[in-house]
Amino acid sequence: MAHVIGAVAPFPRRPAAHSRERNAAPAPQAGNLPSLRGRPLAFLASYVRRHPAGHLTVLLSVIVAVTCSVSTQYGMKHLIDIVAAGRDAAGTLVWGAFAVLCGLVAADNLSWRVGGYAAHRTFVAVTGDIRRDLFTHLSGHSPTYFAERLPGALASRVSATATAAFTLENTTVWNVLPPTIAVLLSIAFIGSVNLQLAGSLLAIALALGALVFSMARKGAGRHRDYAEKAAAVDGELVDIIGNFNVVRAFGATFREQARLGDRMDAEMAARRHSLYYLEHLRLVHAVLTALLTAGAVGWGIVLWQNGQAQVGDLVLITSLAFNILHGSRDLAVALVDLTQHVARLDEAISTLLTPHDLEDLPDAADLPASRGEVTFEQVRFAYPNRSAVLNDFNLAIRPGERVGLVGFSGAGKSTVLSLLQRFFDVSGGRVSIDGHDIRDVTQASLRAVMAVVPQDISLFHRSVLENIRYARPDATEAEVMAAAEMAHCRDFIEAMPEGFATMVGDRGVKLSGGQRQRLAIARALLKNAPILLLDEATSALDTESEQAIQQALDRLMAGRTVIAIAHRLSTLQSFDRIIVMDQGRIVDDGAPAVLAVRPGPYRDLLRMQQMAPAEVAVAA
Ligand SMILES: Nc1ncnc2c1ncn2[C@@H]1O[C@H](COP(=O)(O)OP(=O)(O)OP(=O)(O)O)[C@@H](O)[C@H]1O
Repeated sequence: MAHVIGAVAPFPRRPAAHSRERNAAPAPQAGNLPSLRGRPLAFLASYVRRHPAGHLTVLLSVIVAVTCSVSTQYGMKHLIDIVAAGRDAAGTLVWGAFAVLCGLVAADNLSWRVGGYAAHRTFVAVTGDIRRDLFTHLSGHSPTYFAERLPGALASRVSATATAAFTLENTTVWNVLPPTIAVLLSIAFIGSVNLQLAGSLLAIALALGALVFSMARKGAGRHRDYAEKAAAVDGELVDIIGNFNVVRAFGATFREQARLGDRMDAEMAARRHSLYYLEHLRLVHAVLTALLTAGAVGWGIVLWQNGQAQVGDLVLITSLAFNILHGSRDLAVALVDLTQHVARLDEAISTLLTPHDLEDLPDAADLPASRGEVTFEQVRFAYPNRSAVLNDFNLAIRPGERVGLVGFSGAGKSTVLSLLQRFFDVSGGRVSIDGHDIRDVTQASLRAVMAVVPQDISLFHRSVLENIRYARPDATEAEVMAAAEMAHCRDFIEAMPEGFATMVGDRGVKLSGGQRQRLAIARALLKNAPILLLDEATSALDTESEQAIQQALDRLMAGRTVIAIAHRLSTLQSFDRIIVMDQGRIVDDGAPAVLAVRPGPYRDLLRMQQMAPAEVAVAA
């Protein structure tokens, strides 16, 4: 076992763990995300600015492509005018006009492709940035934030934000910009024939745009409502799938189908409302643009009849009028789609970008290598919208002391551990480690001095090796094996089909409760932190493995400050001190052997567990 102890070295611990975490801290760009909450376009613009060259290339390519495309019609008019002048007059000019036309067609097609490649590269990079930043921001939220929201709904909003941004960029570049430029250029070319006609068309097109835009804005509420309902359905789905065992155990499959069916009906109704509104908008626009085009062509014919326009001019006006009709119809469709995606983006970021409850102070320093002294002074704490859990709570734990926290359910034991890890901020008093208020140090350095073996062991759907190594990603395989051996899990791991490479299933479902707990102990061993928090660490173990685990825990606890919550008092017999809590207060405090024989809450608890005080005293 010597190599084992050597592999999981006692103090001083390596500072690498929290410096690594610090490296993974929010990127500077992600830092100001909450200020963009409720401003979807500013949010998107901040990502556009991160890739200026890519976006500029796309923009220029589209402008060149559309200009060439519209100019093709002018080139056509030019060719017709030359041809119409007769063979003699045209001479070699006709080939010049032909060359210009071919050049325009080639430039038009080539520019689209350049824009296409640049857009794929740039827009995909934006979606990556968005997902990364949102995840970074999400990971800084407090447990309260997650307690109030469904994980599936959050995950779906991260994807929805990236998808909405991707669609917005694509729609803008391929569906908004080209028709806008085409309409404006078409009007400009018509201006070369008749300024009055061009001016009227411009005024009508602008009025039309304003009308469509204001109508589109009015529909934003419907699109947002749909986005909210879609995220809620995703959240419910993940919640139900994650709890399928419970659903089956309670024969609730039909109930859940009906419940989800209701939510989906509501979502579909919201989606229909959102889409119908878009269709109304398109209808209004279609009627108006048809009238506009007919008016422009009619005007062209009148000009030709009056001898104010040539045949080529009439061809130009007619083809440009259709350009305007199609262009502004495409523009309207794209604009109304845009409003839908902007609403989705807005909904998603307003949930995800709420400011963090718990931020490091700007001048927060790293907690120095800890001796493991823990102090709660006059601590007051209440969960949001709940009455106080702790009131003037005082507790001083010396470095290396082993303290057992016991008491009835709901007494506040887990809350004490949560406050020490700064999952919540105290509302009064202070919690300190080695005299440092934990609010003054970085959260990464604070969590680096603690190893936790929780009651509900969370494992990732990854291999056993990766799950144990999670505590210290730079640990060698030998160190992981050694920790596994110390936690008495090597035998069962090696008996599994793929040994340490075995996947543990969603949240570790392929393992027994005791096996999960032993893996968590191995993880804590590997972390090798000076403060150890045990929350019912032996609750799921059978009697046989309990002995072995007790030995492993004893090794794990050696030289560390330990705070352990336990319902079975027998597991705390070797501890230095027992704290009995009741309704957020300490009602008994002392060595187990002393408390066991002294009349008081601890002895009462012992009796309730039918354990003779003498037995405890002897064991201690
Ligand atoms: N996230 C939370 N939000 C709101 N209230 C909470 C939350 N967590 C715990 N509580 C409440 O705080 C009180 C103390 O809970 P806590 O989990 O600290 O007790 P405990 O002594 O650890 O109980 P147990 O032994 O059953 O785990 C309880 O009334 C509980 O309902």
